[in-house]
Amino acid sequence: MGKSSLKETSFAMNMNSVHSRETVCVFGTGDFGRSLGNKMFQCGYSVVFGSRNPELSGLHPKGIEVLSYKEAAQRSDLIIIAIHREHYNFLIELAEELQGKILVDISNNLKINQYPESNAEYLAELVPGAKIVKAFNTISAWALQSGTLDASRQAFVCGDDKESKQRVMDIGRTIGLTPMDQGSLKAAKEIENYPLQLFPMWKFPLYLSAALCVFYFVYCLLREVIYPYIQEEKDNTFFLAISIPNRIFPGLALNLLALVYLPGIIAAILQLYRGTKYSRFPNWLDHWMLCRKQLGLVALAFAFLHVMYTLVIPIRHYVRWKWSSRIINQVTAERQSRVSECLMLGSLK
Ligand SMILES: NC(=O)C1=CN([C@@H]2O[C@H](COP(=O)(O)OP(=O)(O)OC[C@H]3O[C@@H](n4cnc5c(N)ncnc54)[C@H](OP(=O)(O)O)[C@@H]3O)[C@@H](O)[C@H]2O)C=CC1
Ligand SMILES: [Cu+2]
Repeated sequence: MGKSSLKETSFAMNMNSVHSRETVCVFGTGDFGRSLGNKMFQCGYSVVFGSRNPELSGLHPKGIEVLSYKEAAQRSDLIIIAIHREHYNFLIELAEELQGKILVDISNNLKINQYPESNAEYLAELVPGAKIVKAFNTISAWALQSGTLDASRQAFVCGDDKESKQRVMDIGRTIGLTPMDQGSLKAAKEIENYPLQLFPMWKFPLYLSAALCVFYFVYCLLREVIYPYIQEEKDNTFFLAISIPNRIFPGLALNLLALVYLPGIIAAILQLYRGTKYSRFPNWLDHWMLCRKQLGLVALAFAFLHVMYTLVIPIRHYVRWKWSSRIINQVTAERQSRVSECLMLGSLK
C-alpha cells in the first residue's frame, strides 16, 4: 500500500469516527423508531428520541435520551420521522425548530396510491423550511432488530437536496444497509409503493403464461374437438381433460424456456450494436431480464405438470384395458357355457 493511500485510509477512518459521534434525532418511540434508533446507537451514533410522553417510554439502552419533540428537535439537525403520516400535523407547530433541518421520512401507506401526493412530499408541504429525504421505508423494524438484513439490505433514498441525501445515505451505510439513490423527491411515491407490491417480478411471467395457455388451449380445442365434430360428427370432448392439457404443458414449458434465454441474446446483440456494455438497456428489456428466474420457474412448473399427466395416461390405459379384458372374459365364458350346454343337449337327444 502506498503512502498516499494509507493517508487516505486514515483520513476516511477519521471521517468515520467523526460521523459516528454525530447526533441523530428520532421522532416517535414506536416499533420502527426504536429499532432504527437502537441500531444507530449500536453503530456509534449519539441518538436522541422525541416523544409525546418522554417519561413513559422506558426500555432504552443507557446513553439514549428521550425528550419532548421540541427539545429533541433542538439537539440535532437530522431528524428521522418515525411516525405515521396521519399524525404529521403536530410538526407544523414545530416549524421554527425544524427550519433548515434534514427530515427523513420513513413512512409507508396501507394501500398503493392511498394519497394523491407521497408522504414525503406531504411532509415537505407541512414543513416548507426543512430539507426532506425519503429513506429506509423498505426496511422492516423486525429486520433491524434481529439483524437479518441479508435479503433486504437495499435502502432506497431520494430527496431534492444532494448534501442531505448524502448524509442519510452515510447513516444507511454505517448501519449496514446498501443505500440506493433514486433521485429527487418526486421518486418518493414510487419508493412508498415498493413495500406494497407483492412479488412484483412474478406479474409478467404469470400473465404471459396464462395468455399462452389460453391461446394453445383454444387452438387445440378448434383442431381436435370442434373441427372433427363439424367434419365427421365425432365427439372428442373427452380429450379436454387429459390429452389436450398434456399437449399444451410441454409446449408451454419449452416456449417459456426460450423466453428465458431470448432476452440475454437480444441484450448481447444490443451491446454489440452499441459497441459498449455500459449503457442502459431499454426498460422493457431490463424488466424482461429481471424476471428470467420467475419465467424459468413457471416453465419448470409446466414441465412438472406434463410429467404428472404423462404418468396418469398409462393408468387410464390400464383401467381401460382391464375393463375390456373383463368384458371379453365374460363373453368368452358365456359362449363356452352355451357351447357346452348345446353339447349336453345334443348328447341327450
Ligand atoms: N414497523 C415497521 O416495520 C416499519 C414502519 N415504517 C413506518 O414507520 C412509521 C412508524 O411505524 P411504527 O413504529 O411501526 O408505528 P408505531 O405505531 O409503533 O409508532 C408510531 C409512533 O408515532 C408517535 N406518534 C406521534 N404522534 C402520534 C399520534 N398522534 N398518535 C399516535 N402515535 C403518534 C408515537 O411515539 P410517541 O408515543 O413516542 O410519541 C408512536 O409510538 C410509520 O410511518 C410506518 O409506516 C416503515 C418501515 C417499516
Ligand atoms: Cu414429453
